[in-house]
Amino acid sequence: MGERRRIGVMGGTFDPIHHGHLVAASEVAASFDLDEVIFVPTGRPGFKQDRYVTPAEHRYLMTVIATASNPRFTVSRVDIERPGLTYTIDTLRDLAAQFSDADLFFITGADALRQITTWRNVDELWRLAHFVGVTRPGHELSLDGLPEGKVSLIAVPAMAISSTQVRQRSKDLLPVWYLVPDGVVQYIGKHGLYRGNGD
Ligand SMILES: Nc1ncnc2c1ncn2[C@@H]1O[C@H](COP(=O)(O)OP(=O)(O)OP(=O)(O)O)[C@@H](O)[C@H]1O
Ligand SMILES: O=C(O)c1ccc[n+]([C@@H]2O[C@H](COP(=O)([O-])O)[C@@H](O)[C@H]2O)c1
Repeated sequence: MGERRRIGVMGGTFDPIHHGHLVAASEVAASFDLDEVIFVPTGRPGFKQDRYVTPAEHRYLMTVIATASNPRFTVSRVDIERPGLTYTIDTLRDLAAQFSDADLFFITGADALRQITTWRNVDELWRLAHFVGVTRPGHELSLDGLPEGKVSLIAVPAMAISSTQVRQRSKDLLPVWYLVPDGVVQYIGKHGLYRGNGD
């Protein structure tokens, strides 16, 4: 039997994807010797029901555009094609079935990691993947309250970028060049995203 593949999974709303996401994925891929990183845009995130979220097809296509030039980056539609709200337990069950020859590494920023013990079926999550928490400006990265051996922490170059900031800048007609990949700037302009809806 050959060696098991090592696959990173980066889940996110990606509304829109920005260089903070891409640097985090690239750094974890290098540190953990990953063969591939799969970006998984959420369908309808159950935990962001308080705000307008751009339709999944736009978020998916921006993620494809942003990752297209990296041969190790791919994008999965599992979350956007599953009906109902998106939970990581379903993402990991689907990917574990699809990639039964691989070990999965789920990548999260420090802010998401701090919430993880509140996620649905958290005990099963630890069995399906190893978790990798990455530094994010303005958020403390800590293993407090997390089970031993299930989570690793790594420092990545600080990118003080959020999707919220990109949406707000677009709405305010400020440039978003260099915060997101060029193709994503053009996609936002072409489809008139973030001109006034939601935050
Ligand atoms: N600048 C960043 N540095 C490191 N990790 C990040 C960064 N931005 C987002 N992440 C991580 O990427 C994942 C997906 O994040 P998400 O798509 O919600 O982006 P966001 O910028 O936090 O969005 P929003 O501002 O809309 O909440 C999460 O695990 C998050 O912690
Ligand atoms: O499964 C859950 O209960 C859960 C709750 C909050 C967030 N998540 C996942 O965390 C990832 C980042 O979410 P977000 O809100 O930072 O875009 C994304 O893959 C979500 O599906 C998952």
